[in-house]
Amino acid sequence: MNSPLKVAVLGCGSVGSQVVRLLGEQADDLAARVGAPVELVGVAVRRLDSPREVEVPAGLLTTDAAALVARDDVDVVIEVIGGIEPARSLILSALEHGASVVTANKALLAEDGATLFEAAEKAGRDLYYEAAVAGAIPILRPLRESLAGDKVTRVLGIVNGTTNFILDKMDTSGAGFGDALEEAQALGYAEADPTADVEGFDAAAKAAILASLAFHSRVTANDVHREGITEVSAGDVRSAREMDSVVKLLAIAELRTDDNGEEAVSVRVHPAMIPRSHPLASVREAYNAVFVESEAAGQLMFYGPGAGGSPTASAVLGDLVTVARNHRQGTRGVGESAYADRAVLPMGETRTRYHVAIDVDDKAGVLAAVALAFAEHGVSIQTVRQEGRGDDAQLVVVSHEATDAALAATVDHLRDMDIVREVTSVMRVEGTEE
Ligand SMILES: NC(=O)C1=CN([C@@H]2O[C@H](COP(=O)(O)OP(=O)(O)OC[C@H]3O[C@@H](n4cnc5c(N)ncnc54)[C@H](OP(=O)(O)O)[C@@H]3O)[C@@H](O)[C@H]2O)C=CC1
Ligand SMILES: N[C@@H](CC=O)C(=O)O
Repeated sequence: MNSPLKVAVLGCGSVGSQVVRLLGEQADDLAARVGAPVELVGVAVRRLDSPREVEVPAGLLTTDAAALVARDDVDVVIEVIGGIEPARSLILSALEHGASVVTANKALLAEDGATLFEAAEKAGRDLYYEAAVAGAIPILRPLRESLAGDKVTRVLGIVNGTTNFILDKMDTSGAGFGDALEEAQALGYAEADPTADVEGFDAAAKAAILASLAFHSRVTANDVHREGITEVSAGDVRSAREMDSVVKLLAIAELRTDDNGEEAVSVRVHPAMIPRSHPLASVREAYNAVFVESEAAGQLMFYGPGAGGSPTASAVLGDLVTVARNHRQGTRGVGESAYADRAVLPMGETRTRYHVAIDVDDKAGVLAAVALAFAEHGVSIQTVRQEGRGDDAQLVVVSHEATDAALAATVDHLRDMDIVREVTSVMRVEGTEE
């Protein structure tokens, strides 16, 4: 047998604990696949006395992550701490000291991936990160490798398990936002700071990574239009149900043409109503699904567990085996594409349909006045219905496709109208226009 491949794990929380467990339980299989035993040589944590879901072999726990990654004998470092620092410095140090790196850290990759990729290139080492997007679902490797000969035009999906879990509970069991979030946290789906999930930062980071690989462009988290689910009310979920739809937090990345006829990229994350007949509507709990549309292949769908320690550890170990094989053979895997210089389109130019709920005075001519306001901004109405009477009168409008800028102007206009008491909900609508 070849000499052992030495692995250090940074972080032993939801994901790290499952990585450590699987490294122990699957040691024989991993050795057979890699062609050498995989030896865990250290596990860095913040506090030695934090409760753990796994028993870490004696003597391996340390709070000195910097010393662990600087060891000359470590071949692969698995970073599952999360966040920007110290994760970035630790990864850079690991590469400088000759280790390859596997990480699940989408926040860091989407903020400063370029620095990490350049460091890996300079060091001649691998940097793999399949677990950073959509948990266990193999999606980054298909984009980077399998579809490298095709032209991807659109990526659309549910890429955050926590928010999908919350929206699903609100829809199916009428659970409140707070209770559903607590359950998602207890199940290990949420980020250390769940604001990252519910405000859409996590999905935006994943959207940036997907867009970068799909369009061979450099897209960062800052380029992504982001809206989370904190503004989604029980009323919105009910409204969606009445339209035989559900509310989902979607990540959408598109290759478009700008005003100068140049290819440009549009990337956004926001809640949207989708018809129950749409395949994404049946994505329940913390599952994720990603549609990829490309010129030659057509439409592909990737589906599976999008969060949680064990599913994510599966993706981490998949990368570990690849990196370990490369290491043994003295080669590197596929690096990042040469980047095309594509502009990122502003959200105002994005075209979608909208669902708008408006509390109005219940008097003659209201409907015509509201319809006129939409028309003045070039937003054409697909359906409109009145709900309630008297003080409860509400108009529910679904528009045809319009630009975000036109819709924003329409909503401002509505808010200025005397007959409008309140615009209670504005939500995008995705899926087939009927
Ligand atoms: N949870 C999930 O479903 C998924 C998570 N990810 C990503 O995986 C990564 C880890 O997530 P998750 O396991 O949920 O996070 P947790 O918060 O559960 O675990 C973080 C771990 O990092 C350790 N840690 C924190 N700061 C330091 C530090 N300065 N030095 C050393 N160790 C430190 C903590 O130590 P201690 O235990 O002592 O507190 C803990 O063990 C993140 O990048 C996340 O985005 C990706 C896909 C899915
Ligand atoms: N917090 C994330 C974890 C996986 O990436 C999520 O809920 O999807």
